[in-house]
Amino acid sequence: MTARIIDGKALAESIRNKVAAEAAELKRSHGIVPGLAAVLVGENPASQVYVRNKVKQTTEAGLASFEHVLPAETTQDDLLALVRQLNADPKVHGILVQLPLPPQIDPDLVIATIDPAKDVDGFHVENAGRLVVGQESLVPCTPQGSVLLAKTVHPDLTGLEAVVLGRSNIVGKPVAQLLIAESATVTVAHSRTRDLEAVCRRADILVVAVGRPEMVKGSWIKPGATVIDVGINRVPGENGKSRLVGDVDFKEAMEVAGAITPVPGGVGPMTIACLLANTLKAAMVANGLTPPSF
Ligand SMILES: Nc1nc2c(c(=O)[nH]1)N[C@@H](CN(C=O)c1ccc(C(=O)N[C@@H](CCC(=O)O)C(=O)O)cc1)CN2
Ligand SMILES: [Mg+2]
Repeated sequence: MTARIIDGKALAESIRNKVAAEAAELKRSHGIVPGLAAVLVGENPASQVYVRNKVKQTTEAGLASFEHVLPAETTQDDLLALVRQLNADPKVHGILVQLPLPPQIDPDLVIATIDPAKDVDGFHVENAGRLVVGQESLVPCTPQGSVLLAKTVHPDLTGLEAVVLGRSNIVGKPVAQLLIAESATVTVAHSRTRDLEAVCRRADILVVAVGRPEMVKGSWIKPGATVIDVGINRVPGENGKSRLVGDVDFKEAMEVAGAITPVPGGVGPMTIACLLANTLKAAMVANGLTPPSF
């Protein structure tokens, strides 16, 4: 068997196109331009690339972009002051502070300071709590993208066995909540899970977010399963160059799975597309309008 490759780039592009069309209509009908503030502290090269891509895709979708680049030695107080300023700015509907942050800054405190209505990363405890109890919220982008990709294979997830490998606050836990909301039967597995391979082999939908290059082997996958690989790991490649791999051994998984997301080109592009969708949603909700679903 050779798995179908789930095209995250294509789905991300269609979401961005829908955001752009909805934003154009919002501007025409109400004169509102959704605004996204992106805050980068320090010079982490990967973070610089992600923020650059966020700014580019924000403007390409016709949204307003406000970029704030701060030096690595920025104090926590100065960053919190900027967040409060953005909270108060009516042109800013969404705020994201790129992670990771330098060690002198407590990310939990920064996230807690963002107005939950502008928390387009969906990391604030108010949004996390709303997701758990099934109330309307801003949903974290990578989890949202992961579930949208799974739904391209299984439009109805009702009753399917889903295993989420990884229990982080920003991916594993919210993915599990979204899958529960879709009526899947969800198991959250992690490094302490007994007989991890056998647990993974139960899954019709296997979502892997552990941050360990190619940890999940073909033998861990149920034949025909849908595999969503959230990992993005840079490993040494040929000729001294590096290459990106996921948390799943793609070559082995291709032989067993029914469908799989590639790395790159799977979940990654969905993260920024869902960020734009959340910014549109935040702007519409702030103005008493009903946002579209994606
Ligand atoms: N405030 C946030 N910080 C971080 C988040 C986040 O959602 N909010 N997620 C990651 C980084 N990230 C977005 O910020 C992100 C990661 C990867 C991609 C992506 O498109 N990846 C490509 C490959 C890119 C490459 O060549 O390196 C892919 O998978 O195809 C987009 C966004 C941590 N921080
Ligand atoms: Mg873990």
